[in-house]
Amino acid sequence: MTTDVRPLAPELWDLYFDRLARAFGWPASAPEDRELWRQLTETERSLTAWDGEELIGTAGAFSFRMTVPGGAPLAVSGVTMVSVQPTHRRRGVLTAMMRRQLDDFRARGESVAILTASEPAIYGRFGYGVATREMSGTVDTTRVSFAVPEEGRRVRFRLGPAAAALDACEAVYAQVVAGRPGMLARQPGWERKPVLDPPADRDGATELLCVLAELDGEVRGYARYAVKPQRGAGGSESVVRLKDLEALDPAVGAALWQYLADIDLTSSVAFRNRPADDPLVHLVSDLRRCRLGWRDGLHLRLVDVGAALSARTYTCPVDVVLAVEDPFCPWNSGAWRLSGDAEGATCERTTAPADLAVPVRDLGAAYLGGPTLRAMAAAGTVRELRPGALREASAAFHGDVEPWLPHGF
Ligand SMILES: CC(=O)SCCNC(=O)CCNC(=O)[C@H](O)C(C)(C)COP(=O)(O)OP(=O)(O)OC[C@H]1O[C@@H](n2cnc3c(N)ncnc32)[C@H](O)[C@@H]1OP(=O)(O)O
Repeated sequence: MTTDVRPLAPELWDLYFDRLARAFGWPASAPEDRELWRQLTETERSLTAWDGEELIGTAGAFSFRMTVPGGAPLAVSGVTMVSVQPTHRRRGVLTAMMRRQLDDFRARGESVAILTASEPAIYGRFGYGVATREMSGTVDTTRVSFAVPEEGRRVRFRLGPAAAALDACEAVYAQVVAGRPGMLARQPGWERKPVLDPPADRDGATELLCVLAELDGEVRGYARYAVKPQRGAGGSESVVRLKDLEALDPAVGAALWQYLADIDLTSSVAFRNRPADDPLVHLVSDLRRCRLGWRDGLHLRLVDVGAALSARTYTCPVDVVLAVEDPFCPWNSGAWRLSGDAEGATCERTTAPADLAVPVRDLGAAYLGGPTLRAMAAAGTVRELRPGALREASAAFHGDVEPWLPHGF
């Protein structure tokens, strides 16, 4: 079979979205959901794959700006809406679309591509590494208390529908983005995604609520949540489903957790995506009753190794030659000399002997300062070629803030 990959014609958007939904096995989308995706789609960056007259594959990309360690927000490609029809799977259609996408990203001068995966096993072969983790958990709030600092007792709360508090939340969010690698500056329209709350998707829970946390009259944090009644549990076992929580001060964050734990007639707070270094783990009286788990978050690929590694800073001085292995994007393969520190960096081609051999996938995983090169060396994928180079590079790449993205796309 020959696969014809071409850009999405704008008038075919409904077909594109219907084929995507069918490949994912989604039930019919709520109209507001569909409209939002229509508006967010960057048609000129969306690809379609065809078998003759039949649309058999979809793959989109968003133009995001992502926080990277120490650097200015970086223009990145956000890969999305990837699907192949069940009739045409395992014949290389995805591979053809990935090939075209990465060539396009390179031509656009975007040095990094990111995605959140439906299944983590799909994207490693295309050079994506797992750069962030998402922490999930269910806190037994009948047994767990929170250590709220004194200042947190001055926090005042205001509660209402999430959509009504959007502007206040966005003002807080905008201040949080720069402090954590992996976060995306909000593009127009994206602020509506976290408050999209079609009744059909509530699964028996309340509407999405937002509690604003004010300190000295100023909104300094928020939590968006719904309450899911537990049927037949005597009326006091409902679950607080936390969607997101952001705070500009430690005391405000702690006060928000305590607020969630104290909601009457509920006995737990459940969340699916918090950073792995969430202060929660230091606030709770009993970590074992939080039932924490982790999963892969952002998958990241270096499209242009030299430009990407020059665009971030490094925790300590580093001067190493990396032998990059990248069979899918061979323009990255070969030796690169990375010199940098906390002020900036350069990464250029070199003929010098290599200090470390690194698959591009591992370089992507380490890029935001989360997983360490040392851990990957322990797994045997990164190889030290000059004694001492691993310690130097691993310490330089690693950051003191866990990279994280609070939402999918
Ligand atoms: C960013 C996002 O949008 S993530 C969303 C991804 N989409 C989905 O999960 C929707 C449902 N699934 C699908 O649409 C398809 O099965 C896809 C897109 C995952 C794969 O498409 P295909 O055209 O079948 O992939 P293709 O034939 O190019 O396979 C390439 C390789 O990936 C492997 N692969 C494909 N899908 C998977 C998977 N789900 N898990 C593990 N490996 C996979 C194939 O076995 C193949 O390996 P090989 O080269 O060693 O033989």
